[in-house]
Amino acid sequence: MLELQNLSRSYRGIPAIKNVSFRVDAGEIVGYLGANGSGKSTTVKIITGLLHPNDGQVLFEGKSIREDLVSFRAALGYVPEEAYIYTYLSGLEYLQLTGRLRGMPESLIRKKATRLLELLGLESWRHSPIFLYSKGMKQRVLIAAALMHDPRLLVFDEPLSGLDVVSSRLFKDLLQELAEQGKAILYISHVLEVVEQVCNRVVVLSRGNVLADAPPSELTRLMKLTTLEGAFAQLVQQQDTRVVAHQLVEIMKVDHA
Ligand SMILES: Nc1ncnc2c1ncn2[C@@H]1O[C@H](COP(=O)(O)OP(=O)(O)OP(=O)(O)O)[C@@H](O)[C@H]1O
Repeated sequence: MLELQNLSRSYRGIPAIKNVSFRVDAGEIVGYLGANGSGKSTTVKIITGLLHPNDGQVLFEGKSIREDLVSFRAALGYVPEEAYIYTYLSGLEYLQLTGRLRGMPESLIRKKATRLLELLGLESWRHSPIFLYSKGMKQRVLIAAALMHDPRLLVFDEPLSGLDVVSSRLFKDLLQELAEQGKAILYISHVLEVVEQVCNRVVVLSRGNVLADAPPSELTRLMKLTTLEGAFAQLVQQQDTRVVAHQLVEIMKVDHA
């Protein structure tokens, strides 16, 4: 369904991603992992059409997304990492605006928006301005907004940030249900335990290069490790965090001995 072909992008001559290729098929949940600054957001901006690649292309159902960005966006549901949301609107108004921008009929907008807010536990807040919402509540509004138009492809960028235990569990179940309905899902997250539980495949990015593209269980098996977190740390050669933590505390104590 979604296919990234040899995407490269530099900022002022410095490469952010290099030859990134992978696909997300219908019914699949693909995790996109990488350390801070490895190029995940750059890739997502290219997929959502916000940024042009210097090289390569993004295909959706076999066609370049650039050929018809409007139809592609109609098939895309995107939950951004940061909630750049119109906070003076209420949750209901925000969903209504989203539905109108998607060209949905008013009666359907009202019905879907009300029900989605109810199911996400925001019913009693639906008329309150979003600036009164907590981080997790804003996140739930963004998730509802991404579902309004029944997209075929969903891109979730760190969707668990701010969600409490119950909402996180609901979200994991939602991902599975969406995949069962044949949606293609790209899931960007640093929460590797969840990625390991929900993703069919993970693509690991390091300094702009794809290092691995495999099911989590295969990665851990091949690397003779028990968790995805261990495999990830070894793949991207992360520093020994215990040593660094010790050094941080040592430097903190200087002059206070
Ligand atoms: N607008 C920009 N101008 C210059 N450099 C940029 C810009 N955006 C990103 N970069 C650089 O490109 C590289 C990849 O950044 P990107 O934001 O894609 O990484 P990321 O994997 O999403 O990181 P994080 O996990 O911290 O969100 C980094 O070195 C970053 O400094």
